[in-house]
Amino acid sequence: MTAQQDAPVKITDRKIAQEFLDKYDTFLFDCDGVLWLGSHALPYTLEILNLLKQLGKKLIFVTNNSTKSRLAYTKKFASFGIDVKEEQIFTSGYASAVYVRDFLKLQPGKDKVWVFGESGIGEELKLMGYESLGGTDARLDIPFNAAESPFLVDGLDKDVSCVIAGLDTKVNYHRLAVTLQYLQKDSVHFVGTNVDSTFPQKGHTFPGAGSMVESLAFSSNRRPSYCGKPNQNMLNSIVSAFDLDRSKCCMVGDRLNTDMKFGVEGGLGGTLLVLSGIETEERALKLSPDYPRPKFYIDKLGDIYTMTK
Ligand SMILES: O=C(O)COP(=O)(O)O
Ligand SMILES: [Mg+2]
Repeated sequence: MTAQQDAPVKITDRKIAQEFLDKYDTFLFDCDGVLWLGSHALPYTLEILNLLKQLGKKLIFVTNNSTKSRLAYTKKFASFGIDVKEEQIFTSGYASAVYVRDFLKLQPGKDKVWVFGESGIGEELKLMGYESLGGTDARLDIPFNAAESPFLVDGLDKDVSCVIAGLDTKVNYHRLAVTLQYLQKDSVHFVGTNVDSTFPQKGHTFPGAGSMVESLAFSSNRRPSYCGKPNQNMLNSIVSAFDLDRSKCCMVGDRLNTDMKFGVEGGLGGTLLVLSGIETEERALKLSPDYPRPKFYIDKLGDIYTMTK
């Protein structure tokens, strides 16, 4: 039986919270559902991050949210009063761009990428020298008409050799229809940023990237290569970038099949599930073939701050 098959420990008091903090020197934080819900920071997010910094812990942020680039995330952190450097942030949009560069080995200046998603994907591609099409192009906001869509009447771009699909809050038939045209070409690679079926916001759970990527997978009858958590390529690049000792790292997240799986499959020393986003206590405790159980769980991250104060 692995450690994660043991019953998860709920952090309920100062003593357990202190023991938890002492075990790890690096914390990998998921963002949506852990630090904030949309533009609302969860209680004591700033305080707990500052406390960890004071304790000399290394903080790394690993989000499956591809809507913003790493640079844009530094601004979001700053808006909450949190100073985070671009190097500390990993997004599924960035992981997808790394996959295009290092695994698919697409050539900047020659190969182009069709994006179904928001600005966080195209901006990361641009930094690596790739031209992207689609994405936030305002012409995709126009209701679809096959006879008038410039993306169809001008013909598909022959240099597009990859589709990257992620969360798009402007999802519409025009975007789905044109993306499918590219996916119908066997020579075009199909990359999905992340598999998350849902997306936690304040007071609501909305459709996540996976719901959109799987719609494209269904219509094209193809499977995407998903690059975000729990894909271990993302963790491997983080571990080597910071030269981390996995046994001293703890993954903190709000979803079992992405965040907890990422940490457990990556052999990290610990996993902490917070119940402020997607999951419930009942699911955290249940044994399932689909996802591992966390080592620790807590109602919300900020409780560690209030318990140890
Ligand atoms: O955008 C998502 O689907 C989830 O993002 P997260 O990994 O920060 O929770
Ligand atoms: Mg999350």
